[in-house]
Amino acid sequence: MSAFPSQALESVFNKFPPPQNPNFSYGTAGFRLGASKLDSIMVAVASLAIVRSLSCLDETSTPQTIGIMITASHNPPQDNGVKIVDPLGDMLPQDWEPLATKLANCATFKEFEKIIKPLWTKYSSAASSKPAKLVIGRDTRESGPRLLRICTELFDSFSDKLVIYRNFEELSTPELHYITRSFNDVSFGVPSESGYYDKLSNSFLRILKLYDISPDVLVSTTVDCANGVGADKLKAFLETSPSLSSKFAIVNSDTADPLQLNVQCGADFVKTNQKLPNGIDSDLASKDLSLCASFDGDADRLVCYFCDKPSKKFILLDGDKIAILLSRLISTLITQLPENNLEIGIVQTAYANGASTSYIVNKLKLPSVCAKTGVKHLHHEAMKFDIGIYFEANGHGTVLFSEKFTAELKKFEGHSKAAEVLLLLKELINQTVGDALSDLLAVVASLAILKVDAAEWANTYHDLPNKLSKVVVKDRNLFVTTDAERRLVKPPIQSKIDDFVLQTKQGRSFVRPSGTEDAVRVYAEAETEEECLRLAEQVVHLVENYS
Ligand SMILES: CC(=O)N[C@H]1[C@@H](OP(=O)(O)O)O[C@H](CO)[C@@H](O)[C@@H]1O
Ligand SMILES: [Mg+2]
Repeated sequence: MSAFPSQALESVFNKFPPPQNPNFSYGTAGFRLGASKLDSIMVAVASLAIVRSLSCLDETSTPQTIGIMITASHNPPQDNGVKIVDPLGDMLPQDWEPLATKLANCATFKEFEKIIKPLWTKYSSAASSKPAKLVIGRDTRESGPRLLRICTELFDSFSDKLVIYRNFEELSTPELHYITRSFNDVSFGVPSESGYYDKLSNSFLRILKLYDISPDVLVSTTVDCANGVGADKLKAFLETSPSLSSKFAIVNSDTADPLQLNVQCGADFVKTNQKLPNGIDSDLASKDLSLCASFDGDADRLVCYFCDKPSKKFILLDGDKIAILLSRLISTLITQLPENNLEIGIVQTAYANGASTSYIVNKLKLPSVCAKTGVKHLHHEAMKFDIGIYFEANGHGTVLFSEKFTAELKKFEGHSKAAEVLLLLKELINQTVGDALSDLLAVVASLAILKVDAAEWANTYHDLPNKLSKVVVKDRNLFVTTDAERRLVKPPIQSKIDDFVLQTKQGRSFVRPSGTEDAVRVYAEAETEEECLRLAEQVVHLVENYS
């Protein structure tokens, strides 16, 4: 058995020492904070990723490939973050998160070794000392290359072949998830960026062909890429799919200036401020037969929007609207199958607009589940359905198709167009994680197939006025929630919130601690703008008085 590489690890650990009293936490999005504080965390994450790979053996007892993604998504340019991706492209299991936190909080190598060595030795022995396998990528942030090099320096420091890794440098988050899975599951795709682009464009163009839709008649889409990695990747995708290039115009694609990332643009800016990003004016946004879209900084979120022509009013098509559009297409296709007993379900969070949930339950008559915030929670719930559609209101989501779905539909292949399209949707829509590019293509295809334009899509239902506020408190851990984060257990202010809600027409409000920022979030919605603002103010006040 190969020995635990104590010396090599110790020397890299000491080169990037943790702060005096580290207090990091592997949260909803892995570790995410100011980039200058991440060096020691990279050592902890890279080491844990090795152990995770050694612990995930395939049927030949060979370690499976684990992903490491360096990104802070929609956060400001000076932040960065890192997360571990499991063999099937899903997130690190929750029961491993405390281990990541513990490792990151070791102040000395002695403490670090005490935790990592027994695990490394145990799993390495089960893997008959075969090397761990890793893939690594980063977004366009200035700190990305430096943080990535800390990982590769660690891997390269082992004299034995303890780790085999592939460094992809710049990737979008969904690409990294796709590539990780493809290394472990050849049927999923070719583990490269070109494999990813081919999978998307082939499935998209084949769907259009089944309906005799020429790419020329698709809605013309202007895509705000947040000056992030999505810009480079969308350009590369369009280069490999020339028949689509005239239908997508890219704005906010300045990745050369890292300080522009997410500034006045991107999915989070558009959703939070409910207004157009830099680079798209209301004339452009109100052009006939067109649509606007925004990716976030690592291209795993999508929101769409346009401006109403006469009034120039901004109209947002957020994650809720995307979920409903895709559900409409999928439900329609399911009803066209000769027979089936497939269960479709939609998973949202408490942030979903109440009008969208009513539409799902009352009009689409589909089961609706409310999960805790954070895609890992939604993903988990969506897996319980044969077709699980999940989206956070902020545009992060996807559609998961189960093995039962594939088995059932294969029966109809060759004699049911609907079955063929559904199977192609499984190829088009990223099965590992939310994916702005793949979701955008699915949206554009849905609009063409359903013969719906952006205005008609927006009119499916009307959002209740809503407001999301952030309250900075002394200790957000004092706020404890239950019922998928819709009710507070502590501090004792829930009954007061209930009273305010009861006094508000169609009122709804909840308070939860953020998993990614040192703050508490307050959400409020109501029948009118005025009532919504009043409810938000009342609840924010309550929270402020308790902190
Ligand atoms: C209200 C909101 O948008 N919350 C976001 C935000 O989580 P918080 O736990 O609310 O900070 O970041 C998460 C990671 O990107 C994302 O999954 C989630 O939807
Ligand atoms: Mg993101």
